[in-house]
Amino acid sequence: FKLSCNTSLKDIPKAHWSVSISPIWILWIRFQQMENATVQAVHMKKGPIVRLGPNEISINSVDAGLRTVYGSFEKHRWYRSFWNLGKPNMFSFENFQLHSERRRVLSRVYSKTNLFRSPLLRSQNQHILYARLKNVLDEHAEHGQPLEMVATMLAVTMDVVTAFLFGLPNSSNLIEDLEQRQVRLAQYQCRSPYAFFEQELQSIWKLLEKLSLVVVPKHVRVATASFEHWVVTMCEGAVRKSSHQQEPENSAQSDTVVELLHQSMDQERSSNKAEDWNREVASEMTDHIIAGHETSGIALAYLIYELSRSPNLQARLHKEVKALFGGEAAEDKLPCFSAIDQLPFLHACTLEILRAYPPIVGPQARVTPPDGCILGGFVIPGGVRVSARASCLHRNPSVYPSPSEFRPERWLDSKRCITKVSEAPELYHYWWAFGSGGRGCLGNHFAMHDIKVVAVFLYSLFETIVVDHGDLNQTEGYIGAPQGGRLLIKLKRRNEIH
Ligand code: HEM
Repeated sequence: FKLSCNTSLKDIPKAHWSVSISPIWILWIRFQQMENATVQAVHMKKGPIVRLGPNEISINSVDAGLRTVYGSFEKHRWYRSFWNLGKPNMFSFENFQLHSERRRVLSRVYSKTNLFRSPLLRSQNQHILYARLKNVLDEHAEHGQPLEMVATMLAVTMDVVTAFLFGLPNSSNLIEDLEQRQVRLAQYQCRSPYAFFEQELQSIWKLLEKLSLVVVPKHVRVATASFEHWVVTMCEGAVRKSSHQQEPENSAQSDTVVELLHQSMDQERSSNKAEDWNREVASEMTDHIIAGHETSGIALAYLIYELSRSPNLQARLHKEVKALFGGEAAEDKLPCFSAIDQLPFLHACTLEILRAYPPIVGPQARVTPPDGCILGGFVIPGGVRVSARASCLHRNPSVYPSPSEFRPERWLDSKRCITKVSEAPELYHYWWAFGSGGRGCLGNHFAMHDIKVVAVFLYSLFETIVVDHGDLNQTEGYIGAPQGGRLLIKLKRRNEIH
């Protein structure tokens, strides 16, 4: 239908007196990295739909139209900053058709059925956890030396995701290679202070670039190019390897994600120059690496923190995990993936950590359709930037009492985990860690599995205790990492496991 009446944003409660005439207020808030907390406070005071700028609104309720916005609205141009190697990818496609073709191909690979049946993923997880991580943890436990868990978890998730994308022989080993870890994580992280200019001031940014006026320092450009080159090398290794390199254990499924993408796009490749196509594949893979390592790594670091400071919760998880091993040694074999997935307390802890500390904490920007729409009872014109944030939705005290506390019990009903949305609709409708709709997270099953499998491994073998940490409040941008970036954990072996 067409909303032909005079639509305008003037009736929507304003976040600041200036927002109807200028975007300066919201730009300034974003520049200072105060957006999520500020917008949440505004919602608490002024309701579920608020105006942030002349052409921008924020929504914070399912009833204000969350499903409408994320059901079909297109992504805002803000996502252009996620191009890699000068090429777009699924995450940054604004074009509906390009996006849906790519999503169709990749959804199969990341489906729960495929992941749980994949002998390749199983052997990779097994190798990364028991042949790499266990040595590092054992050594720290033996010498009573605390281990810094933020970088360690980012290393684990990087190794897991690159192994899945490129095969273990072509992937990273940031768990053991500390020098590589430092280099790669720094190359990736040094970009974030400059994201504001590229995302929010695109026209000025382009003009400055045309005039060769540099906003991003040379060392950051060099670091980005080096990170991208690293991904290209892994892509090439994976495509070359196919027949002669072997995964550590017998692997029936031999295709890595990068190979599947190449195969699926043969037709497209014939109309594209091969070099262009290779860059597009590398752009897609860079995005999965970024999406796949940082988010899950952050979630794991927070999970370890919360369980380490709550011995009761940790003991409960240990008990549940121990039973999963059925009296067998927890030393060297991962239990079946679907059994891990069905552990009620672990599931509750995973949902709750992603609620209390959503790794994608910031606004997921969309644009209202050309004919406008109705949101929260307001008639909204076309072309308006509209966003919701997990950080705000997850802090609704009427849905999640004491929202800032980590309370896995809220997902449990006596001993069972509430997994059916119909049993607790509000709890699930407001849980938005992976976004929703056609542009919601592609890797959600992979991420849930990644977090759970690492937790099962860790809490079957070790007890964790907090020694020290930096500021653990989440950063206020799009990704919410621990601000201080430091979590020192003491590890103790649980020799009584079986
Ligand atoms: C705890 C871990 C993760 C969280 C919390 C998370 C969260 C999200 C969210 C909220 C979105 C929507 C973002 C937006 O529209 O602004 C998204 C999209 C996406 N995620 Fe994840 N993600 C996680 C892990 C992963 C992993 C492991 C992968 C793949 C390896 C992945 C790949 C993607 C991709 C490709 C998209 C874009 C989907 C599209 O545009 O159709 N994510 N993720």
